[in-house]
Amino acid sequence: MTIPVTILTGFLGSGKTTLVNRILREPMGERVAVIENEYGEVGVDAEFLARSGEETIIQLENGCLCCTVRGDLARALHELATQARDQRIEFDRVLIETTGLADPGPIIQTFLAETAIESMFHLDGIVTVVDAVHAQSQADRLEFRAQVAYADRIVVSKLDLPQAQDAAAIADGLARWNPRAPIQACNLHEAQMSTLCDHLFQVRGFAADYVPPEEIGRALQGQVWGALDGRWRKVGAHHTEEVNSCVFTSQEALQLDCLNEALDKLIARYGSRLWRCKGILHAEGHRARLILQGVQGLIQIGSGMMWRPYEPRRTVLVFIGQNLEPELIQEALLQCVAVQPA
Ligand SMILES: Nc1nc2c(ncn2[C@@H]2O[C@H](COP(=O)(O)OP(=O)(O)OP(=O)(O)O)[C@@H](O)[C@H]2O)c(=O)[nH]1
Repeated sequence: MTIPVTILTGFLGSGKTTLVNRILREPMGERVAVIENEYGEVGVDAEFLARSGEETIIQLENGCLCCTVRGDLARALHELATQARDQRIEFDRVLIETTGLADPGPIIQTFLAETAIESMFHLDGIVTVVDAVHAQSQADRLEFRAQVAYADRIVVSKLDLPQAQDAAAIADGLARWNPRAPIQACNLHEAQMSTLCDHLFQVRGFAADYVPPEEIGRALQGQVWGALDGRWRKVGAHHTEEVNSCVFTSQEALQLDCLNEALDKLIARYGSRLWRCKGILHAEGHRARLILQGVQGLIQIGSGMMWRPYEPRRTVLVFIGQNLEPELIQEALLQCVAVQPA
């Protein structure tokens, strides 16, 4: 059994530390180890392991997780695992708090690419905290959009403050960059922890065997996406030049070889601009759904649950990134729709 890891991201001052402190104080039955990455503060040796009461906190040296200290992250996780194996510490989950300017992409890649990590930990989900007061002004920043785009779950903080924007308007705005992540808006100082933890944990955002199709379905049926009547949707009204997202859907089976080739070409074309792709595949010759998980240049296709007899088989793929070309992606994937016998 591997240990779940949650990556906590969010713009400067959004409320990440407030949330971590609440989780540590009211852990809801899970013992949580925290890896902190404070940029610009006095660095603490990466090997240093501080314990305070029941908590396990590792601070990574000065530097941003997404660029300079990725190796340290792997080492910190390894250190945690070793100490757990030697029964020096006990924990059920690891929470990694990134700096407010971190791009979650490379951090997620560290997980997916490092086999040493994979044998001990699995990525449960990316949680992004968004500040209800400053979301609008921060939305110009690429870091903010990337943090929103990668999220499996979003927490909107500071809803109690008089300057906070309306929760529905914030949700509408965030859907530009992420149509799939469920959102919970609250006052982080007072939110009920059981509700919050239900929202944040056991996300299975990167599970190879299961992606709840309802999750994507809900996004598709929401305001932004309209009805599921076509194969392809771009977030029309909210489209921005820089960060965009789009969804490909098909009732007909796709040919897997063709799809692999198409994805290779898309990766070659967009590289690290293709931040996240995720979805379920109805593939020719497969009786189970396939699950596609991608972060930047890494894409994995794994086996999912069997299609139930009454369940309409379909492909739903979400792509999120910078300056993607929806028509081109659509065209590439449409080529992979298996030809029906006459
Ligand atoms: N009223 C109110 N204040 C909040 C809420 N969430 C966070 N704050 C306050 O916002 C300020 C920043 O919160 P932090 O938790 O330090 O934010 P952070 O994301 O860790 O900040 P950085 O480490 O700089 O990126 C603190 O003064 C918190 O008390 C909330 O829901 N309501």
